[in-house]
Amino acid sequence: MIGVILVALVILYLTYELYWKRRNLPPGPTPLPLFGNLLDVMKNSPGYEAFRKWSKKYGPVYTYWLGTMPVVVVSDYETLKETVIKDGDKYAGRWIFEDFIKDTKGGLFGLVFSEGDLWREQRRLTLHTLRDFGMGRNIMEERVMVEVDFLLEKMAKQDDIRIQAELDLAVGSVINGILFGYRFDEDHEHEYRLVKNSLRDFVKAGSSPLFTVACISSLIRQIPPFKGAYANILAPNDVLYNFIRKQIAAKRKQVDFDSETSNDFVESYLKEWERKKGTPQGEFYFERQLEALIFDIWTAGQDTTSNTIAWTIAYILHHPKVEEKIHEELDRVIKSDRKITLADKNSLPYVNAVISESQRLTNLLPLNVPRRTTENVVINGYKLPADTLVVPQICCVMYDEKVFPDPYKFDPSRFLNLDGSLKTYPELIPFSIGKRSCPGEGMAKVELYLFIANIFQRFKVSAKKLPSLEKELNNVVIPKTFTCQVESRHR
Ligand code: HEM
Repeated sequence: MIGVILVALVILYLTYELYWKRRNLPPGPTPLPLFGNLLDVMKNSPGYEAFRKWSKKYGPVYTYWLGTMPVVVVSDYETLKETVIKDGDKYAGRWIFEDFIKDTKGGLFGLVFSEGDLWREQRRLTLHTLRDFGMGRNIMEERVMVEVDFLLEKMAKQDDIRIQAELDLAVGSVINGILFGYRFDEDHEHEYRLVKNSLRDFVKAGSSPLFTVACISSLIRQIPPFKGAYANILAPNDVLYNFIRKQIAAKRKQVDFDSETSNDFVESYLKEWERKKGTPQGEFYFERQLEALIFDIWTAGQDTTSNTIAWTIAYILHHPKVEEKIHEELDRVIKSDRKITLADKNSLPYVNAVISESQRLTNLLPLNVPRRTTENVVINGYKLPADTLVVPQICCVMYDEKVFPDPYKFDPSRFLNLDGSLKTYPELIPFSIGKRSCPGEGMAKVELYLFIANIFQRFKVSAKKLPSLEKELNNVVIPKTFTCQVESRHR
């Protein structure tokens, strides 16, 4: 009797797992209990090939399981255009591990994981503030150039440069300057180490599949090893929030609310908060929201940008001919040893092509952040209800061999027209597309261009040992540590 009941239970369980829970979703790979398809992604680290293999098997739209959560993957540009671009608002919700966001942010606050009117208002303010830093007196360019200068001086003095550590510090200083108005100089470097180490631990803990599974259920979270995986992220989170709270408190004491201009993001935010008091949007301005917003800008802006610059240098080191061509263009167009500025950007198509190709090949987020449908939608004939998770799988678009033949090859000439001008592709979407695309795109592009152009304007860069190009599965792909050497090009 017990045997019959057991067999019936197994049949029931398998029917549920293999058929019932998947019956209304686009077909896709069979998920394992608890882990879904995460192990397949890990086996194909950093994940691109798992998604590309499934796209070939199931077409551009299919379902994969992030632990026990189904996510509908959209993996080609045409379908993304018809969905997240054309019907942007319907795809503007966010996938949320609600307990985790509440445990770390105090509520569904910030920008990355907030939704609805709060998200709309805070995103508007963020875009507006970051854009204003680029207008008139170009504060964004000024801040980046200060860090470019410090970096170049440091590089000139070292024999073996651990370039990633230097880039991390430079990019961290740009963000801190934009947010709080000061850079990590010698007096503040200890703060940077604290933030950077906590960020590293936070990202490492967040990249573990055990953590993903732990987020899904409060019950599972009580059981080792899921319990430990979840706890690992809370300590660095606290350190980061303590740093942010201290900065906001200090800023609050200095703000001149009568002055029209603001020197940094927090000052701008505090003034907007004052202006919005008593208006319907006023409810979206509060302390925990400001803290969470700063946290999101810090965490989303640091590793993304510094690692993209590091990958670009790594690819160039592997392709000395590319470096020669960069130097040839800089010598022909700039004709001197002066610093490169944003005003030169349109005159340097080859430098721009190298950056575009590096962003494409770096393909920084093998698993993009899923969105939530806010209404019923139809994707390629599949009717999906509101609250379905959908991910624009940008890594498949940027490795689509129909658009970018031989997609794993580093070839900046793809981004050049026959007349040598810069060629653009709508499929180059490292910052994603639609309503949830990256609000830091403008800032990141200024950094990528000014750091890369000025490093190669000043130096010939080489490496005694070429960097490894192996990528590990992480929130973003990070190159293994490498060192390089530089030689001044101008005496
Ligand atoms: C090379 C650098 C960067 C890359 C490749 C990048 C890429 C991305 C991607 C792919 C997303 C997810 C979009 C989606 O939902 O489909 C995103 C979101 C986001 N990024 Fe970036 N990013 C970069 C730099 C930055 C910087 C410098 C900042 C800070 C100013 C930033 C802030 C954010 C925020 C706040 C979000 C969440 C937006 C929302 O949910 O509304 N990112 N980024």
